[in-house]
Amino acid sequence: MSQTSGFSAGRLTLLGGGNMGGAMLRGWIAAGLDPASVTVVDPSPNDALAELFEAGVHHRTAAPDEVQDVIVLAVKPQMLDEAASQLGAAVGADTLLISVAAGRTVASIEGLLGAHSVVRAMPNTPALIGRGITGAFANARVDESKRALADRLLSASGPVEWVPGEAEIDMVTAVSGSGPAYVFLLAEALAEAGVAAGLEPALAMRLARHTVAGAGELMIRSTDEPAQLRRNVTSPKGTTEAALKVLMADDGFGPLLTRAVAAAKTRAEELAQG
Ligand SMILES: NC(=O)C1=CN([C@@H]2O[C@H](COP(=O)(O)OP(=O)(O)OC[C@H]3O[C@@H](n4cnc5c(N)ncnc54)[C@H](O)[C@@H]3O)[C@@H](O)[C@H]2O)C=CC1
Ligand SMILES: O=C(O)[C@@H]1CCC=N1
Repeated sequence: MSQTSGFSAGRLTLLGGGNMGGAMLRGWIAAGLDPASVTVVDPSPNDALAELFEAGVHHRTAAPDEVQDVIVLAVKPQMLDEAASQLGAAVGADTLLISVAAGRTVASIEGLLGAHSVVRAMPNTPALIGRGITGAFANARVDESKRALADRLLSASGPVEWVPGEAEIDMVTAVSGSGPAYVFLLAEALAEAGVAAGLEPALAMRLARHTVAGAGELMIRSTDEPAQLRRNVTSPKGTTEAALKVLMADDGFGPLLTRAVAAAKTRAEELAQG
């Protein structure tokens, strides 16, 4: 794991070392956070974290008794009440709480742990390779230095977009939090379509994976908008134009994705109700 110039977050506890918590932790260590300053509290952490525990990250099945400078809440939204109930002694007046739990509001976190500095963040799993993007909202108690620390931690996995209103976090969740799943489904569907067209399955999957990954990389590196990159593929009266007529029909990809994102946003809002 490559180390860049280090940074400190004081004593940091990660509550929930699963897919998302583990991906963020990997990003922090790669960005130079001292492994010995981090404690993962999880009765059953992701197997992939074994390597980080060997590198010095602490693992506990119950919360530490000492006050922590930062606590990152990365358990399932439905588990948060129970998991946070053990944090009492670890939360001090100056502790920064960062929650990534979908739908869980700042008010509900304050209800669980008291009036503290709370950042509600929504990362995504490409954080695992430092290619995530995170939306973040800070409550009024988060001062400049805490915001800078939260930004440092979150930006270890990719760019951070601070949003002015908490409601936007549910929208971020529906677009980029859940978004990687939509892209993986696109790759799966493209491979299946290739098989239906007559390709051998393993070859179809290789073509689909590289197409999605290559198009994504081109989109990030290019200064052109996605629409222009799409036009660059589309020869007049060619094959892409024929496919896009299907995908861009009135009931095509755009409206389907709009409905999917709306469903995810609604679910995030439901999770806020408990
Ligand atoms: N997976 C994703 O793509 C994203 C997930 N999130 C949020 O991250 C949070 C975690 O999601 P995942 O990592 O996907 O779930 P996960 O199931 O992979 O990880 C949750 C972890 O919490 C642990 N856990 C359960 N009860 C606990 C307790 N009482 N104390 C400590 N740890 C406990 C589990 O053992 C597990 O390792 C959720 O709130 C989710 O909304 C946010 C953005 C993206
Ligand atoms: O599916 C979920 O609820 C979480 C939040 C965003 C991605 N995974």
